Amino acid sequence: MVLLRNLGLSSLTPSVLELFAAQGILTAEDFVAHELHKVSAAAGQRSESSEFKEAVAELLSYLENRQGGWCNGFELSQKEVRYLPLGCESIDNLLRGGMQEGTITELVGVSSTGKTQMCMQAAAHAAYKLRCSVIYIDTCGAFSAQRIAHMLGGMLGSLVQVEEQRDGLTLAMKSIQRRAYFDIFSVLAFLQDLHTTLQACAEHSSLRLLIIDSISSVISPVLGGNHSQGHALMISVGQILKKLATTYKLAVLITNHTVAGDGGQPKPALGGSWKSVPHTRLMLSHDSSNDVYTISSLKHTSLSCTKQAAFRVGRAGLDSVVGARRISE
Ligand SMILES: Nc1ncnc2c1ncn2[C@@H]1O[C@H](COP(=O)(O)OP(=O)(O)OP(=O)(O)O)[C@@H](O)[C@H]1O
Repeated sequence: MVLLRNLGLSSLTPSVLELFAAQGILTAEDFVAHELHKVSAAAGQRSESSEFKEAVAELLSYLENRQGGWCNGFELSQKEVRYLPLGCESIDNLLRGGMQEGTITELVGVSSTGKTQMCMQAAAHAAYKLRCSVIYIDTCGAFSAQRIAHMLGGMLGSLVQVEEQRDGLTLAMKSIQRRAYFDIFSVLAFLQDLHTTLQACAEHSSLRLLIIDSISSVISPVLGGNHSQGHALMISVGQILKKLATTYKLAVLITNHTVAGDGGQPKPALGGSWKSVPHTRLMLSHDSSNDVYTISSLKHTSLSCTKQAAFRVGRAGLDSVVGARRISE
């Protein structure tokens, strides 16, 4: 709860604050919850009405800057939704085009279900096919430049000239910036620095994809036990990731491990507080009998939870498995 008088806005003079208080508005939350036309009508009958209007305008612009802008339904419907494909047909079809820019996509799965392979595939495809920059935060040492090079090799195969292939590979590899951080403090500090950097030069930045593999490796160790600040740190990471995604229209891809849920079934780790952070949650599994990986939606704004896609992990990246079993359309 932020008291209006503590916001430090010049237009919130004692008489204006008194006017707000008379309407039961003491905090920024009270202001947002009240119907503006009723408050303005009440203020219009007072001598300070012009002072009051100025305060309302300043307050609205303050809140807009802090909250990322107000949007009505019409404006929202006009906004173009952009997707960042992963370059694996079955997964891109499942996601209606790929990872949605401006949102956080979380891959959940037990060990060896293809989370890291999917992250590297997304990085290689974004860097080469979409010619954009990628930041890859590696918290468990799973990133492999050689593996990315193999994946790029598969994508470059269509280029006839050897020099063209070499230049394409070099350019794409240079567009993927890998950072290795093994604790939550370093990750948080890096994300905050990234926010500051983008604030200064977002329009010149070609960054479209931010990957963290894995987020749970750095959060889990600070939850519970002697770490009284662990929960707050987790929330801070979630907030900065959301801010980066929405403000700079980044596709944010993170991975999370699983814990045993009801009946021993795997469920996403990090608990209920983290659940609201990713906009999309995808569960991965692996069938070792036919070496097929399956991906299904646990949470998506416009996708049925019963849809699935299948793929195989090959030398040159992820290959679609066509005709995968679908529980229901
Ligand atoms: N070059 C490759 N060719 C074919 N399969 C590969 C290749 N590299 C890795 N794999 C397979 O991909 C599978 C998935 O590995 P991946 O590292 O993506 O799992 P993960 O879900 O990230 O696991 P963890 O949670 O333990 O990090 C592995 O079982 C491995 O057999």
